[in-house]
Amino acid sequence: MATPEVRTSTPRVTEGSTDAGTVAWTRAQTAAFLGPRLEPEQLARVGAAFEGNRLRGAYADPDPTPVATLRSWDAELTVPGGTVTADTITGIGVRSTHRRRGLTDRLLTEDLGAAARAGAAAAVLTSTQGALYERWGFGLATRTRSLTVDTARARFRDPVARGTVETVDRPDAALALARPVFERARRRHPGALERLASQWDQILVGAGPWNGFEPDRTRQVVVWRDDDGRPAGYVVHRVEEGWFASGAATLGVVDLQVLTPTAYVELWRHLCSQDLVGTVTWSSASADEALPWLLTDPRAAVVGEDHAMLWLRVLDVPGLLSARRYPTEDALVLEIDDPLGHARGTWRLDTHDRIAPAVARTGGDADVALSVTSLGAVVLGGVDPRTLARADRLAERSPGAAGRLARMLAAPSVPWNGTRF
Ligand SMILES: CC(=O)SCCNC(=O)CCNC(=O)[C@H](O)C(C)(C)COP(=O)(O)OP(=O)(O)OC[C@H]1O[C@@H](n2cnc3c(N)ncnc32)[C@H](O)[C@@H]1OP(=O)(O)O
Repeated sequence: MATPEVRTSTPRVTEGSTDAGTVAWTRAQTAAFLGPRLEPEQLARVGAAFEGNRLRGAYADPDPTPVATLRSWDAELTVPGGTVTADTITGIGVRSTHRRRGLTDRLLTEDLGAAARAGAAAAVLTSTQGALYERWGFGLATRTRSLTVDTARARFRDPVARGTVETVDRPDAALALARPVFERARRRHPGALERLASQWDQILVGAGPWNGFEPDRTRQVVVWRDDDGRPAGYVVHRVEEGWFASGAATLGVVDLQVLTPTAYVELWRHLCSQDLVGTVTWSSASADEALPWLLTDPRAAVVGEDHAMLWLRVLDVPGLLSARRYPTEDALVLEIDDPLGHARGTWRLDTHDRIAPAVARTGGDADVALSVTSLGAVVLGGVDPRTLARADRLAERSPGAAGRLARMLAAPSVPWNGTRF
């Protein structure tokens, strides 16, 4: 069998219809993920959903439908104290008849190479599987934790509600209120990503190619305004289990973003005071949610399972390390191993200038040796380098260097990306 050829395209929409190549690409990607077979009128909409994205495919000519797919786009990624451009990757899917022949390897290696040449500091993805992406240099950079609240038990330590809550029915009105809040909130969370228009559709309406553009009609958007009437937080929730059978529904939080601690308290107070609701769950909460501490009985909120969220692959060492800020003034030499070459080398990171940290290649002796995968895991401050040293994933070459690196990389808040993509 001939080796499939890798090609890249961008979606084109003419008079409301999507080009045939994008339609074929989408069919292949949906099938690889066991998604629904889309009808022609649904396929006509995918071009708009993928607007501006890069669609890579491996094609066994003359079949116009690719045997493997990968979709990527550039998004701003928050790092401690700044942002970088990240190649954001999703939709890696291989036809069931063509797996384990290196097609993902080819698509991903090409995509990472193109992103590095275009100047992206890193690549990011979320994964269906835990054992897959380390081989391409992705390290687990952010995690989420599930949160489940028994609303009958949840009493707030501060019983007095402040500000106002407002439900917003129309998705365009919800977007106009939620997006400015999110744009400010995401810059406070290392690991958070800028969102595409199609991701907002997914969050606010629950519709996209993955479900045949069928809206989730139980979704509601609630905005909290401060005493001056300014929106300072919002929550999007959906019904996960109806109230008909038990009299007590389960609400699922889809997205919750706040700009102030008060907005956080009041949105949770609202969620926990709904008639017909017995439980509120959030599977993509941050690892450091304050909710249990707000309640008279902290056990009314059960902090549950921890999930892998964002995998990060460093492409440009100076680009990424000099974009973030550091809480300590120090200098360390890092020896980075990278089979794909993008991050490989010995680098001196000097944080004595708090505003402009310096990163340069050096011939000096390394203090710490680590793979690009381990660098991806530690660079946002989500895991302590000493933990990786204990796991033999990072080597300390000068005494105490892993601890110094831990103090250098500590983040102002726990890395969190609440948006799966
Ligand atoms: C970011 C995202 O899009 S996450 C979504 C991933 N996609 C899916 O889960 C959809 C269903 N699965 C698939 O389409 C495919 O099986 C994929 C994408 C997981 C793998 O694609 P393939 O083309 O078979 O992978 P490829 O042949 O390039 O394998 C590369 C390496 O990964 C390994 N690998 C492939 N799949 C897996 C797996 N599921 N678990 C562990 N290792 C795997 C291979 O053994 C190979 O390792 P090697 O280089 O040491 O031999």
